[in-house]
Amino acid sequence: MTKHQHRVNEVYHFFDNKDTVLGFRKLLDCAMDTQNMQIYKEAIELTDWKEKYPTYTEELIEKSKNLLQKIEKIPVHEHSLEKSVLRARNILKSYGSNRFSLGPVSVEINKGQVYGLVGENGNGKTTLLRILAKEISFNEGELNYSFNVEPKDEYDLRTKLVYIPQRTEKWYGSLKDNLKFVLSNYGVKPEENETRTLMMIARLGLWNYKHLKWSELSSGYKMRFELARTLLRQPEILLLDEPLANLDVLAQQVILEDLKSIANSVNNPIALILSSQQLYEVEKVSDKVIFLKNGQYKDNSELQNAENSHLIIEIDTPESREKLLEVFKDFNLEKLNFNGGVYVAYFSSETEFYDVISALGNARTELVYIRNISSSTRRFFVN
Ligand SMILES: Nc1ncnc2c1ncn2[C@@H]1O[C@H](COP(=O)(O)OP(=O)(O)OP(=O)(O)O)[C@@H](O)[C@H]1O
Repeated sequence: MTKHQHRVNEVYHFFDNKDTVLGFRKLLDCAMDTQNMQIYKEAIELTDWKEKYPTYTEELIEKSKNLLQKIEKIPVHEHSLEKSVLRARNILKSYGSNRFSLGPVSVEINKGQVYGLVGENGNGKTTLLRILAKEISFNEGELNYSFNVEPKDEYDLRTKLVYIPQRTEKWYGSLKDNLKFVLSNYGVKPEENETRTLMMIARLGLWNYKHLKWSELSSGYKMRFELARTLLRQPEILLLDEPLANLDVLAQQVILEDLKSIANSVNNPIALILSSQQLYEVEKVSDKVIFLKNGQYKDNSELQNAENSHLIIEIDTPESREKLLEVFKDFNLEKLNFNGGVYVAYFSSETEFYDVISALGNARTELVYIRNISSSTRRFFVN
């Protein structure tokens, strides 16, 4: 089965289960993969209809499946994902009087992959992203890219390698006009420009905001606009600095799911690295999680090593340490740390998470939250 067919089947599955919210966004992804302007127009029309009649679920499912039948007949060129598009080896960077130094950092990423970059404030995330984006220099190491076609000049490079900072600049006029301006700079003809722009607006959930100005958009929608503007240029590497900042939890999950899906495009996959403070949300969509502490690099691949096979559990409870120690007395508990707010319990590797949960339940322990963080980068934060 081709990847296109696979993505199409996934969308059928969503609609068969009446799960239209994520299903519709994935339908638009499949539509975009066709690069077929007729399909784009139908997808745009359907988006407009959906926004006008938000409660007509049955009709939406039927119309979406009809469109999907047309989409699946269109052959989609599958981009090879084998080669890495960015390779950084032993990058070292220090600022001026050596107050802060980053590295050595080695990273390699292929198109279609998503990497999360996490760490506390001031640990070098922005610095690393800007180095990878060629926005700032580094002192030692090697940085190589292999784009589809070697960039002709700086402008061309900036199309393929895009960094979106945390705070973006103000723009004037309507959201839609600004997006159309991007494509007109690339010489796209007016009719195609309108279609591609509206398709991107639909895909990024900006349909009801397309006539608004910068000052009328919330920060979450400003970020969506920046993404739309960038994606119209079809980048190969996308580096996002804190795209989840200022978003509520639901909006964070939605944008991450969108980013993952967009990065996984069949004919135009993107290598995506995003920094964030939202560790758990980012972990869910990331192929690799990079953790920076005082500029030092770690990633979650080392959590799979045998010597790291402890069971580590984060527990938020109003109960006392004594009560927890009593509950865990028959387990091989190595240590129980209190991090101000939550406990972190370290058990030997043969302990099972479900047994610990049962013991807590049997002792009628009041629990606010419990999470197995054994293979989460969260371990690096709590250690
Ligand atoms: N241009 C600069 N000159 C000197 N020091 C800098 C410069 N930019 C950043 N730093 C220092 O480098 C360190 C890392 O900063 P950086 O912005 O990369 O961290 P970060 O992890 O992105 O932080 P945050 O999450 O707060 O954005 C900080 O100590 C910062 O003060």
